[in-house]
Amino acid sequence: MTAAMHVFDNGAALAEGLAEAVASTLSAAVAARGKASIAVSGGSTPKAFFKALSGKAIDWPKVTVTLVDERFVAPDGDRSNEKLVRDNLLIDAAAAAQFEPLYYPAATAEDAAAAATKQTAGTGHPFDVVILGMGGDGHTASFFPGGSRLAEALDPATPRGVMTMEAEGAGEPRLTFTFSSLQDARLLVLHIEGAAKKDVLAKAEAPGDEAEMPIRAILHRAASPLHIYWAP
Ligand SMILES: O=C(O)[C@H](O)[C@@H](O)[C@H](O)[C@H](O)COP(=O)(O)O
Repeated sequence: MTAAMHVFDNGAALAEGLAEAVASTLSAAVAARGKASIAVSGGSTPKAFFKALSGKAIDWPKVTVTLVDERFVAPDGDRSNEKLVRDNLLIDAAAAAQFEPLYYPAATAEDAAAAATKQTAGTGHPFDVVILGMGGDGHTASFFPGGSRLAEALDPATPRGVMTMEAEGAGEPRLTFTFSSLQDARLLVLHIEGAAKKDVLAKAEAPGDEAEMPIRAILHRAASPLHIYWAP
């Protein structure tokens, strides 16, 4: 499926443009179904978008925010995506949103993934909004090249839910929604910035194995149209 490219002059313009599109989608979901859900990625790219979205006039108490993926670290640590979201998105008007974490203080990442799957079972199916990022190695979510359970994570037959992933480039053990959980979002977005990420995208769009660049699974076989938001 051909992706729709949304190109902006700079990161600030992209943040506002993406926040507007997401706010519109979430408000439409609340109007149609009485609730809305959004799964966001961590990393360094989304901060300005989070802050732009946090001030939007949405019926936030009816919106559930969760994460596309998480590092298996406590939510007060600097590597925590939950901390990133609490500090940059769940502020201002968006402080009234519901939040469903993926990290749970379990003995193992597997136990935390099982808890996250149970706790998020009523959210999504499909998500109203999914915001994906992409690493320089072509990973998205925690679908890393060489990942311990990559084939299972990308398998369309794998049930929706949260699973563990370990990989050389991932740092801590990861908790990630499966491909099947993310790929049919009503608004499916890939948010990347900079020339280097644009080059990575071009390589990923060329024919090649998903195992080499897992973002290819989203680019080539997501059920929903993909909206790529990019600024220099
Ligand atoms: O937990 C994470 O790190 C993210 O979910 C991950 O998938 C991220 O989107 C990419 O690594 C891009 O990260 P940057 O925005 O920092 O380049």
